[in-house]
Amino acid sequence: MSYASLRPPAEALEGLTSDEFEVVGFHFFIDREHFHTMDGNGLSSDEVIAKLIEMGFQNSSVLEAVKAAGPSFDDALEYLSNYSHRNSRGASSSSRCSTSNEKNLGKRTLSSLPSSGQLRQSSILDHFQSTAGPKKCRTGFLPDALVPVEEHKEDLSGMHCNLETMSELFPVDCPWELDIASDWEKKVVSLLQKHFRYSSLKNFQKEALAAWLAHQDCLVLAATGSGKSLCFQIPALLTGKVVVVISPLISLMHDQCLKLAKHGVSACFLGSGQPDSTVEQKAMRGMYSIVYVCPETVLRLIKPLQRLAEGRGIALFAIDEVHCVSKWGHDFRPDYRRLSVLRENFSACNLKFLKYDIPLMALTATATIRVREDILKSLCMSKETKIVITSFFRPNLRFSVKHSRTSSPSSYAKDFSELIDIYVRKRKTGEKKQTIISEELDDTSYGSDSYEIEDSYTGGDVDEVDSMEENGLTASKGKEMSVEYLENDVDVFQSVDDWDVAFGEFNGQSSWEEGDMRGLSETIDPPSKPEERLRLLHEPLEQGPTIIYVPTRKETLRIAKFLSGFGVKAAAYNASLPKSHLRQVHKEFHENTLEVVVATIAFGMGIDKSNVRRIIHYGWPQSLEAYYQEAGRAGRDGKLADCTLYANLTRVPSLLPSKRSEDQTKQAYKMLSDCFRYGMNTSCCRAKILVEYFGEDFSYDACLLCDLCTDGVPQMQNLKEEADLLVRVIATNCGSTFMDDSYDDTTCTDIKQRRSMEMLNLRAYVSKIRELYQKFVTTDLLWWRGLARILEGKGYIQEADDKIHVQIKFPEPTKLGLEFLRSKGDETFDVYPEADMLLSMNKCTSYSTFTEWGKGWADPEIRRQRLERMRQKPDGSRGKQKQRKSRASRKSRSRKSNKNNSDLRTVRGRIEAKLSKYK
Ligand SMILES: Nc1ncnc2c1ncn2[C@@H]1O[C@H](COP(=O)(O)OP(=O)(O)OP(=O)(O)O)[C@@H](O)[C@H]1O
Ligand SMILES: [Mg+2]
Repeated sequence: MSYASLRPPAEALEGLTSDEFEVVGFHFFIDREHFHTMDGNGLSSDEVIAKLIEMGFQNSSVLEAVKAAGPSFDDALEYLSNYSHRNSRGASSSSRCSTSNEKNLGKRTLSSLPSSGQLRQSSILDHFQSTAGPKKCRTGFLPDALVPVEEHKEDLSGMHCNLETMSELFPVDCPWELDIASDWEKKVVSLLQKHFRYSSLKNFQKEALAAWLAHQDCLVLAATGSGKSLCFQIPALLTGKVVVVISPLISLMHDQCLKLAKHGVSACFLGSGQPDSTVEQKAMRGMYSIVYVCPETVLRLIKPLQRLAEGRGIALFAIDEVHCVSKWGHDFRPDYRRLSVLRENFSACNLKFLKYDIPLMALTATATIRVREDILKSLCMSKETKIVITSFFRPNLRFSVKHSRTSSPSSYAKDFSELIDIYVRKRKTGEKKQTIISEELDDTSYGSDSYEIEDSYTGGDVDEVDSMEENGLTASKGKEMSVEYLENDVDVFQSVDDWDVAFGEFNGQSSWEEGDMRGLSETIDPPSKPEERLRLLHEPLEQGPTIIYVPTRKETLRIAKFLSGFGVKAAAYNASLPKSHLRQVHKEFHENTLEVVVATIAFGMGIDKSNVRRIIHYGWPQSLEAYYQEAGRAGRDGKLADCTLYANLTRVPSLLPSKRSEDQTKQAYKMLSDCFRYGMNTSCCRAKILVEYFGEDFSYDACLLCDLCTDGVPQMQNLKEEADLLVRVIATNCGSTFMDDSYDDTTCTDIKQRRSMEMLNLRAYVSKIRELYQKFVTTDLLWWRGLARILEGKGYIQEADDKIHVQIKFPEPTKLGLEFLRSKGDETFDVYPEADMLLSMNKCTSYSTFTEWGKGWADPEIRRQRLERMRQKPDGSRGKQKQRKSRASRKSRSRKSNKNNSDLRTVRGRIEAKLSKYK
């Protein structure tokens, strides 16, 4: 039995090229070779199911066939074939009956359609069907019809599917709007149930569709995982026209095409990542209902797309992840800005055959108010653009922030011990060993904070790669996977080619997630009521994979190796790794074979796997947008999931290297600064900060789940004396003019000029305070840094430098600050100490005057003053004596540091020995 016997009859294919021939009956393009290799190849039942669905069989029939005939491809096909023959007569007559009963095809009811066992009607057959009579086409709603191929053979004879005849085949003035406007919701629900097994549309999806039906442009702002894709997929199903989706990542396009194919919707993606060069021509002929393109490609295809609009018709241009348009957002992509050409080239005034402008639908989960404005402007969206906003709140996500050095095996051991326990315990029944692992990992008190990994640790890469391969996790070998192979590089989201290279060779070898098979049952409504969220507090996390996001490529490998060393099924993922490896990771992740993916941002946007239980950010993200976007991969099934940020709270984060203009650099610093403040916050619900960042009024008091909601806020402290002192020292240094009543922050330009001459950094002010006030001599810069941020937040000081700094660096007083200084009385200054202040308070460091003296030399201003003082001393000999002493003490410090290094080496040896015990 060959699959060829299930193809449409030869007459039906007359006039088609061989490529077109392939498309008929197959929603997702599969080539011949692919089929040959499948025969008797021992595919898993999931793969057999996926292949049969790709061939065009109904989900339910395929499942039944596999159940009845077993997981053999040939047997299942045989079964389906018999089934098809058994049912085709009945189906066909039922279909005919419905056609004759209804005035036109558009009125065909779902229940009257043949259901299972047959090849679904492909997109090209939709067209053929539509040519059965011009009236039928005019009333649209065709792609939903399930009509056996045989039915159409008379319609097809003599047909030549080429661009010239397209406009005749698909008259563009189809009044489908009239037909579907009346009861479109009902029709959508039946489409939803049939294709996606969802029971209803969500409110925001309805709003977006209503806007599209009214030919309006629409900006959809909805939380990650809320179901934005459906807003642009439904129009294709509803009208039979093509929907063009602009998407930034090939991996994302590819994932969506596979999903659509499984749901019986023909789709393709174009761009340099598309391995089959004929797909583009076919797409431009209208052979796919949904065409995914990257912005670069759509700009190149304007003319063919205009022809497509005239032929089959374009229902909608959807611009997914539209925040990429704005340089005020994260992931800015210059080519997204050029998408404004869509409005001009697909408007009714430029294309005479159009009655209305082809609507634009822009969608994102992470756009601040500024970014939204920029999107509307940059894309030249109409003034009547409908803005559909849902809450950005993800009530089932549990956010927390933890302090970690995040840079060495000692921190890995401390931070990932729980994760290792969870996954290893799950697999091995020997509880005893797991307990030992936890204990050993917890025993990191000796792990020096300043312990630095040396290259030699990762030197034995081949061995380590082997250990990963033993776990079946690595597709690459030897040098390719070694840490040295990679620079300590970051994945910067800039060019689509990075991603194309990484994903271009996916050939649609899909596998099904269990959730897909079970449809709705996998997804639950997230807990919106407070009492439901409170109940979650006592529930353990369900099983599911983890994604660890790290800033550098090198770190993906280090951590993946570390985890797999303990038996966790972990893999690294970054754009520079071999394609085969990335494909493997994607596949295993979706098949639930992998437990942990350690990734850069390359594994971010659009990853739609329902049961991701933990998102760990290991190191500062570059913006809250990126953070929320990546955290949004968790808990898409509506169940409880953890989003933990491990960051070094004692260090101010820096920007990762990337090509940026001056403006972009400023914006990047601003975004990083917001992210830093999110980590430092100790007093406000984390979910509230996140959603308010996107301009939403958080309607709940608190999320009830985040670390601050559950652990509580620190005790408030009255820091009046310290605040007063810091503002005073700053104001005094900045000059008497600042103390003048008439001083205005913004208008005094001469003062601003003077300011730059007098600018001292925060460190210098803290040194001054320590030098001048015995009481504060042992205080820590870390603590003052926190206070300076609080004062800045209250508007008492501001940044004097033109540059934007992540943490206020060159403070100067504001008018409000000066009023604060002048205020007398017993007013208190009650504040919650921020994370760095708490860390500093918990640290029992005593600051010797010598240390302070040494630190002071690092500050140019203090150095200048001290040298000045020394020069003024009558007897230079004491100065020389001091210099000699200081040289001696430097030597002794260097000896000490050598000793510390050797201690560290011993420590590392001990850690390695411990780790090796469990490999
Ligand atoms: N009407 C619906 N009813 C039930 N589930 C739905 C509905 N619409 C979408 N979903 C579910 O939502 C999941 C996420 O959808 P989708 O990938 O479109 O999210 P998204 O909003 O685009 O997220 P992201 O911003 O992360 O890309 C889908 O896998 C699907 O299971
Ligand atoms: Mg999406």
